Amino acid sequence: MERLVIVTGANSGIGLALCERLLTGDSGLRLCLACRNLQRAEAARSALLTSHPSAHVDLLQLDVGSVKSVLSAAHEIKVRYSKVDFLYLNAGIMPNPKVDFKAFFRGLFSKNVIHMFATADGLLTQQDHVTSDGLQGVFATNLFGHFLLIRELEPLLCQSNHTSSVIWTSSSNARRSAFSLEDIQHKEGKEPYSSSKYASDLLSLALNQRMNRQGLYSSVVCPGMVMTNLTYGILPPFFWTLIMPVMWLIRIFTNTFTITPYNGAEALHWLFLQKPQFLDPRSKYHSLTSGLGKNYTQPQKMDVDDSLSENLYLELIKLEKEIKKDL
Ligand SMILES: NC(=O)C1=CN([C@@H]2O[C@H](COP(=O)(O)OP(=O)(O)OC[C@H]3O[C@@H](n4cnc5c(N)ncnc54)[C@H](OP(=O)(O)O)[C@@H]3O)[C@@H](O)[C@H]2O)C=CC1
Ligand SMILES: CC(C)=CCC[C@@H](C)[C@H]1CC[C@H]2C3=C(CC[C@]12C)[C@@]1(C)CCC(=O)[C@@H](C)[C@@H]1CC3
Repeated sequence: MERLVIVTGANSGIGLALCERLLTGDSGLRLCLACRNLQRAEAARSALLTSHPSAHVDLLQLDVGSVKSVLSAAHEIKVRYSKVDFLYLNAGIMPNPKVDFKAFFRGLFSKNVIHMFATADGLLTQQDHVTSDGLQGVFATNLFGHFLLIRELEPLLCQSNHTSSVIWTSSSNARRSAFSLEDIQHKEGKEPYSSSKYASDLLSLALNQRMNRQGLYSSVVCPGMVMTNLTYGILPPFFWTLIMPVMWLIRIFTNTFTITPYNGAEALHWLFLQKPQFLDPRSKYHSLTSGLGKNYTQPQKMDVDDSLSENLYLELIKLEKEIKKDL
């Protein structure tokens, strides 16, 4: 039977590269590109059909940062399809990023230089915004919209004699110290991206604890440092052009510089090929590329614990109730 794969944020970067790779590897699947901008989604679909003319590629309008849009997209999915096999929660933003160059140069001459290039720990801050639902934008987009989507799609994800996978595009920039249970939306701090990605790691664990019995499995991925619209937004384009040779050089020292969206999608694609029951719910699956350009996937234990993840889940349920009451 045809397998249904939904990818959020599928019109560019890692999401689009994943779609290409999925279609190349498996002609018997149906892809659903869930994107906020239908024009960009149509362009992505055309590109995919150019390389895979007989592929089944559907479009769905979904702005994960808007509660109304998530609810109506979930309704549309339930009308169109009878089950969901893979749900890639990939859409993400890092608005108004600022690089702390002082910290960068300090890091450059310290023993933590590789770690700094792999995670950008302490290098990046962002200025967040508030959505029309009254939520912090990064939290709403990177985490809460996706959480709501899973909740709404439970009947299609959890079916008897069927396993489904939800796969979060997290990041090695996820950091426990950027997250607080008292401020899950990160209203107070300046690292909403780190916080939202750490929250997705926690939520994935909670989903596994609660939903595995019903056939739903959740995994988290870090695509590495990939040149996409997101990274091009961090520094001016001319800077990236200038330092591109340096980026390839850095790859010799750290396999986390995957650089191309194709390489970045490695772990997302690898997970598609695995039996979800055999995956480790406490590991993040990293896309890695060696100095010679060889792609591979490696699990790394996450800094997560059961009680924090369960408490986050309960906070999200509480917020879901509040938000739905006001609709
Ligand atoms: N690039 C990197 O180095 C890394 C990226 N990641 C993560 O990878 C994921 C993909 O990002 P990447 O490919 O790099 O960057 P891109 O900006 O190319 O892709 C992001 C995708 O998310 C979509 N998107 C953003 N906001 C929304 C929204 N509200 N509703 C629906 N779709 C939305 C974008 O759509 P639109 O085109 O309309 O803006 C776009 O399709 C993100 O979650 C990011 O955090 C993680 C680690 C490293
Ligand atoms: C390469 C040179 C000479 C300078 C660039 C410095 C930074 C702009 C760069 C260093 C590490 C990078 C990085 C990311 C963005 C750009 C850097 C901070 C990410 C934060 C992008 C998004 C992610 O989720 C992370 C996994 C990336 C980690 C590394």
